[in-house]
Amino acid sequence: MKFTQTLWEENTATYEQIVALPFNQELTNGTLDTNKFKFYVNQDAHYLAEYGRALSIMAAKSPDTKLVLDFIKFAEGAIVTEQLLHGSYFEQFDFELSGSKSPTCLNYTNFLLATCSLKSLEEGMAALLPCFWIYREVGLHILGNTAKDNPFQAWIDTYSGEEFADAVEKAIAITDKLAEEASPTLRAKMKEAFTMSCKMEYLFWESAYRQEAWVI
Ligand SMILES: Cc1ncc(C[n+]2csc(CCO)c2C)c(N)n1
Repeated sequence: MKFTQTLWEENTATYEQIVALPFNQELTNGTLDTNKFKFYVNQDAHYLAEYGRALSIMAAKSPDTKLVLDFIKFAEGAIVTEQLLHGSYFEQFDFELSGSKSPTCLNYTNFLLATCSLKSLEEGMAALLPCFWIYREVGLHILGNTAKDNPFQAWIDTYSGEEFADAVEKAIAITDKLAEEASPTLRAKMKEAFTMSCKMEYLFWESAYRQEAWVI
């Protein structure tokens, strides 16, 4: 069995809990409170900027130019493509990027930046993978169950589309290749990083639903 298949199977319970979250249920049937969606988009814009930085660190650390290019393209995707999507929401729902990161957004982005900077390339890749993989699965799940005239259709189309699926496959393939050449100890660390990011993905949606604020 492929290493990434094991990663996914060990975290399916988290994925299932993500799909079952009220945020995603209401995104699917189009009833999500627009203030909750705006909160999410705003935090996600903060998230993407840091995610792009984390990918750029991975590019700089990559041992060969092919991998450098792969990470540069991912970083471009995170910054350019995803910000286009957010830009369209700022327009559709008439709001602007504002405020600072929520506690959960800060926690997740710092985890990614610290892992990609201070740990191995393998652990960095494993930490970055749930972002791709979970979004594809959630996107496809929502597409299969969505209501007609859903106001969040652009979001659904982005993450259930073919272009995105190709990027996800590439990220999975890179992870498997790195795992093949890694020691059992390093593979165990990759699993730990993947599991942590899966949990952070859950918390990101959960915290958007309750529009998480700083208690102090
Ligand atoms: C919290 C959060 N997690 C994952 C994604 C999805 N995503 C963000 S960047 C990127 C890679 C290149 O496009 C992907 C798949 C998101 N938007 N927000």
